[in-house]
Amino acid sequence: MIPRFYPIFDHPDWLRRALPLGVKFVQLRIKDQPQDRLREMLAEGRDLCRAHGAQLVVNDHWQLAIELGFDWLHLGQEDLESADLMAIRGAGLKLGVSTHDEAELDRALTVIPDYIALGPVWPTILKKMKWHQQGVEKLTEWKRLCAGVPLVAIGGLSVERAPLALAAGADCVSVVTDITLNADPEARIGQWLEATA
Ligand SMILES: Cc1ncc(COP(=O)(O)OP(=O)(O)O)c(N)n1
Ligand SMILES: Cc1ncsc1CCOP(=O)(O)O
Ligand SMILES: [Mg+2]
Repeated sequence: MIPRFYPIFDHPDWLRRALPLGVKFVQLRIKDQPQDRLREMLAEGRDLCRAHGAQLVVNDHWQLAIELGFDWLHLGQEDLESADLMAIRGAGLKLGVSTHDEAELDRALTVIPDYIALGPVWPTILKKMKWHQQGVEKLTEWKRLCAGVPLVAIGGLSVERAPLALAAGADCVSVVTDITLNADPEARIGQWLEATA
């Protein structure tokens, strides 16, 4: 089973702030960086997480996840098109997969994922998506359809909404802007840890 709190950050500097507070499962979601810089940032994140006994999930960059000896990778449906699943599994990586509808869920289940993410549960301001909001009830349906695979709720999550998502069936709640845009991210992370303890 994965921890119930799963923040996502775009820079290892965020890990320096979050890990000492007790975050144990975290994603680096880095877009638009040259390959060399990306490698450096991921390696830095890997070392920070190791030092704190936390698990770091690499978003998208499966070749670097293999090269840098990571344990966890997250792929979306489009990422799955080009990823080499044999190489990923051969390297011992655990894999989380995004889903938005039943066809995507069926496809995700065929790769025997280590978690399934459903989103956006609530509207998100992080990125433009063709799904506006899934609604919390869909987590209950997904939990049943996931047949034992841990379910991650993502999209528009906040400290206040996290208990609703967990009560509806999510095993884990994932979040970006409720923390990164907060005036006091450290205090907000503390509230998240309390809400998901
Ligand atoms: C936990 C989690 N859930 C969903 C996503 C989104 O992945 P994807 O659909 O590939 O979109 P990008 O994040 O790559 O823009 C995620 N990263 N993490
Ligand atoms: C990456 C991603 N995938 C589905 S929703 C989402 C964004 C989550 O960000 P926020 O927690 O700020 O809504
Ligand atoms: Mg992706």
